[in-house]
This record gives sequence, structure tokens and C-alpha cells, in this order.
Amino acid sequence: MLTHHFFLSSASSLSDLSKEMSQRKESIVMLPFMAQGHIIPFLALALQLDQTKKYTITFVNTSLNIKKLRPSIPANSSIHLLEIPFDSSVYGLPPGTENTDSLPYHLIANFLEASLSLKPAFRKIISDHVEEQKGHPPFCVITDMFFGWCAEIAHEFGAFHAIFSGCGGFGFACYYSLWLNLPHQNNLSDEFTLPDFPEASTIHVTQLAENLKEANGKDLFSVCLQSMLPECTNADGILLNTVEELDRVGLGYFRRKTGKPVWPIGPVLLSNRSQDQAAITPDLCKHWLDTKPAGSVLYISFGSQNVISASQMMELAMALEACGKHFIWVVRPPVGFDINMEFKAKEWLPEGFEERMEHSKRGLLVRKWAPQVEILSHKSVSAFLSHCGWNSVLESLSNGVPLVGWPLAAEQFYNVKLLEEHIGVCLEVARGKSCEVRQEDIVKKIMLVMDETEKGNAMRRKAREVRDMILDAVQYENDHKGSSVKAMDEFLDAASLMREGNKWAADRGV
Ligand SMILES: O=c1ccn([C@@H]2O[C@H](COP(=O)(O)OP(=O)(O)O[C@H]3O[C@H](CO)[C@@H](O)[C@H](O)[C@H]3O)[C@@H](O)[C@H]2O)c(=O)[nH]1
Repeated sequence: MLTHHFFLSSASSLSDLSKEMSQRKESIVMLPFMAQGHIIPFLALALQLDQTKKYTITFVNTSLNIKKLRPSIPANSSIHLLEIPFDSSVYGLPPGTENTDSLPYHLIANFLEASLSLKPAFRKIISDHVEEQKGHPPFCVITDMFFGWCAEIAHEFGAFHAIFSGCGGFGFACYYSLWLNLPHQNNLSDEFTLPDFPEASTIHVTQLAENLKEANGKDLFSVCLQSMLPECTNADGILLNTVEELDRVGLGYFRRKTGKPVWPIGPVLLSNRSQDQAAITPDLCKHWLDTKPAGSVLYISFGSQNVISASQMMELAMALEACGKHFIWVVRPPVGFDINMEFKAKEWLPEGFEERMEHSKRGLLVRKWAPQVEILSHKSVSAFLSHCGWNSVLESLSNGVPLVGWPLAAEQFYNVKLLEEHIGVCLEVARGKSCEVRQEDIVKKIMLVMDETEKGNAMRRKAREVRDMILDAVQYENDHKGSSVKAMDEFLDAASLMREGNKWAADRGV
């Protein structure tokens, strides 16, 4: 329901009002879910919108996340960080829990449930905002795919509401459909199709994250996601960090399912990420890569929050040694250990591995965090062994780098499916955190992708085509607007249209 707050403006006449409107920057309020994989793409989107100089952006999150974000906000930007109160201890979570990165796996669903408690505080934020702006609602409220409940609040105050997800269309569509339908429940076979997304073809039970495999509709994950995800349809539209030409099937699913506009505006990427947590400077990495021949290095990383098991890590290390390729590997403690603890190479890697790699200058182990975007854009990098989190996928393909996929959680399994079966830029090497992997298989697949094999050449060719497709999507030159530029325009136009509609109605007292 819309209410018309234009009546509350202090402008004394309609012409004053329109003058006031044209001088004032439009305001956008953003609220991501409290997890790095969600906050990072939201920040990238905020920075992109800020560059247009047309908006003031209020970026809302809990206190600890806001503190972490502060260094990433340029001094001259119009992005304001705003804290929303949240007390995790009330929900049986460890005190001070404000991000999934500090939570053991078994408490993630509780955290998801606890996030619902943000409702009254978010309503107050919007209400205060409207009051401060003399009755003008925000131009737009953009919230997380888990925060579809914000649509009701935005609409109550007459604001346009969009969902934004950092995921791609296909991966998100499979994830959405799987959680809503739980098709593997009552299925005797290991393979099944999705009732409302047959285009995805068969899904194998090994392509389900642990929480999904165990889901039965009554567990906390199912209960939360089955109520949260469908609320996305209450939004006025959905923004996805993807590219129309790359991801039509997944986009089609959401267009059909929600009946709302779905705007692929990607890639929305952080180009100048704060390097605070990087264990190595971009310069040192570049220097190391400069000493290697073009297209000779394998980059290995499992994103911001995923890790492999100790035995998988051991096999991967042995495979890297056996295949003889140059590599940069971002290492983290294996499953079962605190992700932030010190990496114990002597315990988790083959004896003398790190010293041998360092001495031969064949491999660079980077602890915890590497300057990924810089690495992937270096000409020496030939392939990326990745968990295929969507940001990593876009960063890799934006540089024409093919992938060796090792999905570990969430929608990563379906990203790999899209990349391998539909696009042809990825070869899956393993699946999940508990599967058995053998070094010989890993070696075989790395060689197949990196060497001058028919498969490797075809993947590289396709990856370059996709890079060009992505570059075209974000291009805005002379008369040409790429698909992502157009999608962003359409989204902003839709928000403007709602604003104009409200104004028209308010002017007539409707
Ligand atoms: O050493 C590192 C490791 C990661 N990154 C960056 O961290 C981001 C990681 O993002 P992504 O590849 O998407 O992985 P996750 O952090 O695991 O992302 C979560 O969020 C994504 C959507 O936003 C989902 O696709 C994933 O399944 C989900 O795990 C990327 O921008 C990387 O460049 C670095 O810069 N250095």
C-alpha cells in the first residue's frame, strides 16, 4: 500500500516543491544480510551508484559490520553508514555475533532466524529517514534476498523496493527452487529434476550442500528459507549481479516465478577492495607473476568463507607438486578449525611442501587472503581452481580465465553446472567438503585445462568470448549501451516512475 508523504513537504508551492526535488539528490537505502558474501556485492553496488553522483546512499548494517566497512568508503563519497541495533545473545547465539564469518556452521540457521528481529529497527530507520527528509520517502530501498520482508516497510512509506542478490540467475534459481520444493525428499533415486525449473535438467544428490541434503521442511533452515525466499516476490523488482547474455535461463526462471522485472546489472565488482586482510601486497604478487611465462599459472582460492577438509588439502597439495605447474594458492585452516587461526603448513601439507615450492619458485602459498582481482588480471594466469562463488566466477570470466570447479556450498554446485554444461568454461574437479579426492584425478583435470589440449583450447576460446560479452554488457559509449547498463537504467527508471506516480497521486489528493 502506498501512502503519499509529499503532502508533508515544507515547500510552499508545487513549483517550489519541484525545484527542491531537482536540487536534492535522491536517496537510496541499502540493507544486506550480515555475511561477507552478501555485504561485499552490496558495497560494490553502493559504490557504483555513488559514482553517478545522483544519489545519497544510506548503507545499513549492524555495528561490527559497519566498523569493518568504514575503511572501504572513499572520503568524498555520498555513502553514509548507518548502524541498526541487533543483539545476538537474545537468540541464543554467542554474544557479539554479527556476521556468519564468526559462526560455527550449526548456528547459521539460528542467525538467519535472528535476522528477522531487525524488522522494527529497520522500519524505524525508514520512518526517521522520511521525517528527516521532510516527508519524502527514499527513492529506493534495496535489500537482501533474505530480507524480502522489507518490501512491506518500503511500500508503507511509498518507497520503491528492490531485492539485490550477488548470485547469478541460474545458481540462485536452482537454490531457490530446491529450498522451496525439497525435491530430493521422497525421491528414491540419486538424481532428480526441479518441478518448477526443468530447464536446469538433473541435479545429483552430491550437488546439495549439507544443510540442504538434511532438510525435511521442519528443520530451522527449511522453515526460515521457505518463508524468507518467497517474500522476494513482494519486491517491485529483482537486481542480479549477472549478465543477460550469459544467464538467460536463470533470469527467465525469476521473471516467470515473480512476474516482476528482473534486472541483470552485473558484473558489479569491487575493483579497489581494501587490502587490509591481504597477506601479500598486490605488488609482490605481480612481481612473482611477472617472473612466470604467460598463461602458465594456476590460481587456487575457495572464496571468503569456504574451506576444504584436511585430507582434501593434502591430496590437492600432492597434485600441485605432481603436475609441475606454477601456482598461487590461498591457504586457510581446513574444515573443523577456526578459519582465522594461524595456518599450520607443517601439519596440513605434505612434509617440506612449502619449502620445496618456495625454493623452486614454483608455488606461492598465500595465507588467508590474496589480492584476487589483481592476480586474475595478470597475463601469467591460465586457470582458476575455484569453489565458484559467483564473484570469483565473474572476476575470472571478466579476465577470460577458465575455471577448474570445486563447489563447496550454497549455490556453487549450480554455478559449476551452468559454467560446465551450458557455457563450456569450467571443468569440475571435485564436489563438496567431504568427498574423497585423489591426487591423480586432480592432476589429470588441471593438465586437461592448462595444457594445449582440445578441451583446454576450447575452454580458453570460450572464456575469451565470455570476457568480451561481459565487457560489452557494461559498455556505454556513443550510442551503444550494453545490456547491464540498460538494465540499470530500466531499474532506476522504474523507481522514478513509482516516485512520479506517487507525486501525481499526491498532487490530486488520490
Ligand atoms: O583470498 C581472497 C579470497 C577472496 N577474495 C574475494 O572475495 C570474494 C569472494 O566471493 P565469492 O567468490 O562469491 O565467494 P564467497 O565469499 O564464498 O561468496 C558467497 O556469496 C556469493 C554471492 O555473493 C555466492 O555465490 C557464494 O556461494 C557464497 O559463498 C571475491 O570478490 C574475491 O575476489 C579475495 O579478494 N581474496
